Amino acid sequence: MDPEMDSQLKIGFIGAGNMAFGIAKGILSGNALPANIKVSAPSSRNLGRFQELGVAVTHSNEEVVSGSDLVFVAVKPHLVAPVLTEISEHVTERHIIVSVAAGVTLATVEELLPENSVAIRLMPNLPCLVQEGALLFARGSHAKQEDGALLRSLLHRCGLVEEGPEAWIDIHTGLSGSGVAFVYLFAEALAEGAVKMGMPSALAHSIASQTVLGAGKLLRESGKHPAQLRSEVCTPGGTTIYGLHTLEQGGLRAATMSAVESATERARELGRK
Ligand SMILES: NC(=O)C1=CN([C@@H]2O[C@H](COP(=O)(O)OP(=O)(O)OC[C@H]3O[C@@H](n4cnc5c(N)ncnc54)[C@H](OP(=O)(O)O)[C@@H]3O)[C@@H](O)[C@H]2O)C=CC1
Ligand SMILES: O=C(O)[C@@H]1CCC=N1
Repeated sequence: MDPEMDSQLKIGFIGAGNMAFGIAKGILSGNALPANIKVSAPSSRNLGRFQELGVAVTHSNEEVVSGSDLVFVAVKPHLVAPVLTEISEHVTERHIIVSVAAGVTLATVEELLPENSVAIRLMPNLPCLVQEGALLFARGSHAKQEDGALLRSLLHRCGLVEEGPEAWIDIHTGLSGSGVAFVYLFAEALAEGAVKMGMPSALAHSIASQTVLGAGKLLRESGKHPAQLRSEVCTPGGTTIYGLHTLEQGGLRAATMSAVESATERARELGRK
């Protein structure tokens, strides 16, 4: 989509929580204008930060739908059905409805909207806030390639945006939607290890976050397999291989694989409700 269109598109958010805010911030770092965005939530507690971005806010979901071309549904998964039921009569063929709710399937979304509605399922993650998100979307049965292209263009400043089959969305939820929290746990544990060895906490946390950032950036920019980079850090008989041995004994690799598996299974379970 050309930048001109990008800046004219009317964008709505139903739900003003952490993920809506992350996507809105990412979008606003591109061509979208705050004046073209409207957000709704039942209470005012999360609306102030949107207002600070210059975004219009309301308590009416209907108002968001009526004034938008593309609407992100960013409420908790169990609220998607009541919210879609509420807005359904205001959804027309001009709308693209993008659900970001974990687990909720395109079949469920399409069932709750008027026939032939354009629906897209998107799984973002919180680093959209700093334009380093990892986002995967799947198009519904009436969403055309150009609808996907429009969404991709809108989100391009949020981070990596990929399209795939719907079956991958739950996996991406475990890998990346939830995966960021797994990385935070690791970062916290790194810092706590340093505190245990006598480093002041603030310095340990600052170095742990820079370590995670640097490792991630090098991994992405080098294009190397993580095992290759890991071997480049390991001096034979040196410190790293001793630490890695301890992590393997503690089952970090298996625990991490199981964490992605459990989160994926949970997303699938949410989708069955
Ligand atoms: N957080 C994350 O990292 C990720 C979340 N997601 C998905 O995003 C969705 C939102 O999650 P998250 O942002 O964390 O949740 P939050 O709890 O932070 O936000 C939920 C928002 O929904 C609003 N809300 C509640 N009921 C309604 C309603 N009837 N109509 C309109 N808005 C309503 C809440 O209003 P109020 O402000 O009044 O409380 C709140 O603003 C979930 O489905 C989750 O699966 C996906 C990927 C990552
Ligand atoms: O925990 C959750 O259910 C949501 C989806 C992925 C990240 N947060």
